Order: sequence, then C-alpha cells, then structure tokens
Amino acid sequence: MFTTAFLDIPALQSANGEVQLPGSKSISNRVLLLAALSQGTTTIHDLLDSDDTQVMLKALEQLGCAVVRSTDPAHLNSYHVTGLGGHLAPATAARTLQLFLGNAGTAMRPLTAALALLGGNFEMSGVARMHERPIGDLVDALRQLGCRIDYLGNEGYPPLRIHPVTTAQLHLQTPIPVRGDVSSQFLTALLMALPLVGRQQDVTIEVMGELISKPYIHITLELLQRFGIAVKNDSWQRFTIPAGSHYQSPREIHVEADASSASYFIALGAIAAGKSSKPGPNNSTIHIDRSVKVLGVGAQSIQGDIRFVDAARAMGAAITSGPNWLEIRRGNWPLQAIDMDCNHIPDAAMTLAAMALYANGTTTLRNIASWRVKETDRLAAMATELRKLGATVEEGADYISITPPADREAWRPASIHTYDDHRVAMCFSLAAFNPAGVPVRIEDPKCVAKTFPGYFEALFSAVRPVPGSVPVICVDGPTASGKGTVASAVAAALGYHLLDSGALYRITGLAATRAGIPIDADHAGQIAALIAQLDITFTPDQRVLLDGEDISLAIRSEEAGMNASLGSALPAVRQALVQMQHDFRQLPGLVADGRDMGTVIFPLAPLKIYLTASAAQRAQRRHKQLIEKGIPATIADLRADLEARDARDMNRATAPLQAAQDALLLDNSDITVEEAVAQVLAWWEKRQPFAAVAAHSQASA
Ligand SMILES: O=C(O)C1=C[C@@H](OP(=O)(O)O)[C@@H](O)[C@H](O)C1
Ligand SMILES: C=C(OP(=O)(O)O)C(=O)O
Repeated sequence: MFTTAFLDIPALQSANGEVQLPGSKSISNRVLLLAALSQGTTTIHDLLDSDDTQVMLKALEQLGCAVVRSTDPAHLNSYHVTGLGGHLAPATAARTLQLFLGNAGTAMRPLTAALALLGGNFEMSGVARMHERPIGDLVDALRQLGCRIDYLGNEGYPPLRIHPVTTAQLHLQTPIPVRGDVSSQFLTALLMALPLVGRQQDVTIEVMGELISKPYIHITLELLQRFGIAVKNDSWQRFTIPAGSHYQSPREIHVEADASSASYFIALGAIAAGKSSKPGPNNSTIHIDRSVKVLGVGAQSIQGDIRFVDAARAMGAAITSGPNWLEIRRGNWPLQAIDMDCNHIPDAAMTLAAMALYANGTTTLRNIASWRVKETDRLAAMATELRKLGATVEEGADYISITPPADREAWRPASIHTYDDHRVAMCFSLAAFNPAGVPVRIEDPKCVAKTFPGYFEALFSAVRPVPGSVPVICVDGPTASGKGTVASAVAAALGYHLLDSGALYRITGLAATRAGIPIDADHAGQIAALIAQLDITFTPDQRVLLDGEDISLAIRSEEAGMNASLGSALPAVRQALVQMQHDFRQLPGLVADGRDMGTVIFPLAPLKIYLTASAAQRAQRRHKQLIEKGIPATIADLRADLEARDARDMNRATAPLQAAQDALLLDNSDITVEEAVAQVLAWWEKRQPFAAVAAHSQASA
C-alpha cells in the first residue's frame, strides 16, 4: 500500500492483464456478524482484509468471539469465527465495551442493532466523519422496539451509548417502522439483528419512505438465507422474519470479490484496453488485442454493483463474463455519454463519473442524494475534483452532470484531494489516461485501505505508461556522500522504486559464485544470462533482497567486493546490467542511486542530483559507521582511502564519476540528512505541473 503524502500517477497509455480482486466489503462484514451471532464455528474464505473488516473483527473479538486467521500461506484470508450463540458471556455483559468502528457503515449500523438487542453496555464511536453520518432513523426504529440508546454527541449521529434490555421489555408485536430513504443499512441492520429476539412470533419491519440502494438489501437477504433465516419480502415494503427463525452457521462460506472494486477495472478496460497494431518484421503488421480480466466476481454475483456492467456497456465497454470472472475490452470510443438513474449502484456510480471524462457529451447520474452522507459529501467532492481536471460540472441536490474537457488543451494536471474517501482516490486514478498526457496527483493514497489496500499496486500491474512518462530521479555522487540514505528517503517519500546500482555488481558476483560460474571473460555470456533471471529488490530500509532472500550482509563482504570488481570489467556483464537498470524504471517512478545514473544510464532523467560532501566530512561519517559496527578505523586512513578512490572513479575511462551537465549540485557537508532530502523533494516539486496549477488557481481566486 502507498502510505506517502501523495501519489503521482504518470500519464498512462493502455491496459492489459488480469487482476485478482479482494473480497466484498458488504459480504465480508455481514458474514462476520452473522457468524458471530450463530452457534459454533464458521470458516470464512476470501474475507476482505481492509480497514472496514478490521474494525468489525476487532469488535467481534471484544464481544468474546474467537477469531482465528489461517496460517496457511495459500489461505491467509480464511478465518474461523466461533459465534456467541445469541448470548454475551456474563463477564462481557457486566462491563461497558468501547467499540471503535472507524468509518465503516457496514460495521456501525448492523452492530448497533445487534448489540441493542443482545443486552450489554456499549459505547460505539468512529472517526470524525462517522460522527457526521446519520444513524437517527435506525436508533428511532430500535427505540420504538424498546431498546435503550443515547446519543453521546449530536442527536441523530454516533457516538452512541447502548444500555441493556431484556427480551421481555421489547415490543415485537407491531410492524417495526424504519425509514429507508437515507441509507439501506438501517434496514439491513434490523434484518440481521431481529432473528436474535424473534423466536416466538413473526417479526415484521415496514419501510417508510422510498427504499434506496435496494440491491444491498438483496445481499442481506441472500446471506441471511445462507445462515438459515428465510425473510419474506413483500415488494421491498414489508419484510417478515418468520417465528422460530434462528441463525444456523453454514460452517463454511466463501466471500465473492468486491463488485464495487471491480468497477475501476471494468472502467479501465473500457477506457484503455483497445486494439492496436504496429509494424512487424518483413512488412508485416502485429495486432495487439488487449483486455482487462477481473477475477473473483462474475455476472451471477449477489452484489448489486455487478449492474455496473450494464452501465459500462451503455457507455461503450465490451464485456464478457463467466461464473467468477469478467473480461473487459474497449468497445465504442470515445465512450458514449449517458443519462442514468444510479440509485441501485450508489458506490459504483462514482466510477461512471470518472468514465464521463472520456465521453462524447454530457453524462448525468441521477437519484444519488445518498452520496452526500457517505465517506464525504461525494457530490461536492466529485464536482470539485472533476472541475480541477478541466471538466464542466453541474452539481444538483441529488444528481451530477459532467461534460469532459473540450479538447486536449483543456485538460489540467491536477492534485486531487481525496477527502479520506477510498472511492474518490480510486476513481481519479483513471484520469491518468487523459489525452493531454499529463500526470495526476492523488493526495493521501492510503485512504484506499477502507476497502482495497492494494488498489494502486493492482492498477500498476495492469497498465502501460505513456513511453518516457515514468520519472527517474538520479542521485549520483562519490563514495560516502550519503547517496544511499538520501535516495532511499526520497523514494520512500514519493512511493517510488529504488535502484542501488552500485550493489548490482556485488549481487551479480554473489549470484555467479552461488551458481558455480567462474567470473571471467570465458563465462561473461553465462553471467549475463544469469543476470536476466535475477529478482532483485531494494527495500526502503536499505536492505537488498535476491529472490526474496535478504543478502544485504552477504554482498558487503571482502570477497563480494572482489567479485564485483571482476564482473564489472566484463563488457557483456555491464551490458546486461544496463538493461536491468532500465528495467527498474517502473510505475510510479524510480530513484536511482549510483555514479553514472544521470550521465550514462538515464541521461534523459527529469531530475539529476550530484550529491557531495567534503572528504573530511565523509571520512568522519564512515568512521562513525565503522565504529558503531565495532570495526576499528582511523579518520586519517579513511580520508586518504576516500580521496584515492575519488581520483580513481573520476579518472577511469568508462563512465567516470562526474556530475551530469544538467545535474543540481547538493553539498551536504553541513546539513542534516532530513535537510538534504527536503531539498531534493523541493527541487522535484518545482518540476511538477501541479505546483503551477495551485499557484494559478490561487491567483485567480
Ligand atoms: O449495505 C451495504 O453493504 C452498503 C450499502 C450502501 O449504503 P446506503 O444504503 O447507505 O446507500 C453502500 O453505499 C455501502 O457502501 C454499503
Ligand atoms: C459508502 C461506503 O461505505 P460504508 O459501508 O461505510 O457506508 C462505500 O464503501 O462507498
């Protein structure tokens, strides 16, 4: 997951590939609660692992459920949940439990209903935004039943205090009225909780006002069925839980992949998985047929957001599907503008707003007033951020109309504010396919953790950047100048990959030795072939992994140094390493540390830093490092060594150490590491188009 302050997505060109999606949030949290209310153990496979499910799991553990995660590496998302059998343990009931539910509507609402009926003392709270998300209609329904719930902050909103009641104190005879026009989660909450108390008689719920987001009620009914409760649905107006209903664990249950998460990849295919052709050998033509295949959810899904497929088709997507997969290609291009009632797909409809950027006219999404009370006011947020890109947007009380930027020139490079809303972040990543070829900045990318922590990694695995758009920041300089430390801190701040080019020769030496290949001219070809197969990672904490094994220490030995030097004298080895270094340039960007990064390997890099420090300073730093490791050394000897090495490096015939002509010089003799890193990041920021936009919009405000 990207935990950086922002993530700059370079201009993207096309999409092709397969993506395995994480589990459905709506199914995961329902199944967890139903397993917790049932008797015995339920094994849940493919559970979503994200912020929303973490808060639910934690709450269930606090309630006394045993939750055991599988340790089988192939089934890490399988959990064994042992339920309460409808009763809290006396020790749990005697205390006041504080439950923190983050911003998970699917945890806050259903748990409130279940705990109000279960008996016990609870305080339910969440993040600040959760305390602005309504719950009054649910509390009203529960109070009418006889439950005792107080507001601890604002009337109608969490945090809440729940007091115990006995079943005898409840009035289950009358239909229980609940409003359905603010959130369907209130009805879902009652449907999942009432079987706790409805053993003796039918219990009926009556929906007041229009029921929104109906397909989510369908998910609730389907899953209740799986847990032994057959609810009678009278035209989405009255729901009856028959007398004698009780939760019966299915023992084992699989969670489908998330259909709302699928929407970003369906849109991706519709926007970027187009056919193309290029000239091949002997006057032939190579045809490229791209597609995005989404694994884990298919057309038969019980999730309402699967209907996004129809909306995407209406806009031009070509989609085929099987029981557990969808395959998407670009169909009509540009996309067709649509005018659609989106009440049935409130979450996935946001993705349509992003697709509207590529449509041939104005797209209007209607009947989505609920957007205003979700993770943020989504109508306002989408309007503001789409305008930043150059779109013309009309925002109504319950609709949004989007007209894309008129032409290439009208697109703006924008820094997208994400309002701690996962869907805003995911939607706007799709703007990186803009015809102007400008990058998109996503602020606070970690907000995707609510439902899809690996979203950006999944996206990057299935897209191709516009050639030359993936940025490289080169940090070259002499030995002990602090390059490694600065480069890895810059990479960590930007979420970029890191290349420690100096280590590559050492790794090559180690790999050749391990493979029993002598490091000499006769075996240079064999070593070059070996290099092509090495899987090397430089971690942000400056460890080096070879095929997943930490070899940081192994490559620092005297022997590794000797082998590195032997290998570096072989032209075939050097050539193979050039290709390998180029291969490190991957989305979203690269920080390359070495001696010839800016001069030889990445001559067109958009930022080159030449990092130096005085020989005296460098000798002192090295001395400190060695002494800390218990290795004796004197500053005078170290300084003499450094100076000799500088002279050798600067005067060697191939790729001598020198600053690239367009490099910025950074002497860090008298500044801290933090200051050096801040300086590099400030230089980088100055070269981004977003800064100019911010200045422009401030000037025109
Ligand atoms: O029940 C559910 O799982 C959900 C219902 C919908 O909310 P509303 O009913 O508030 O529209 C949806 O937006 C949310 O992400 C999940
Ligand atoms: C509205 C959403 O979440 P919640 O389950 O918190 O309501 C959402 O995921 O888009």
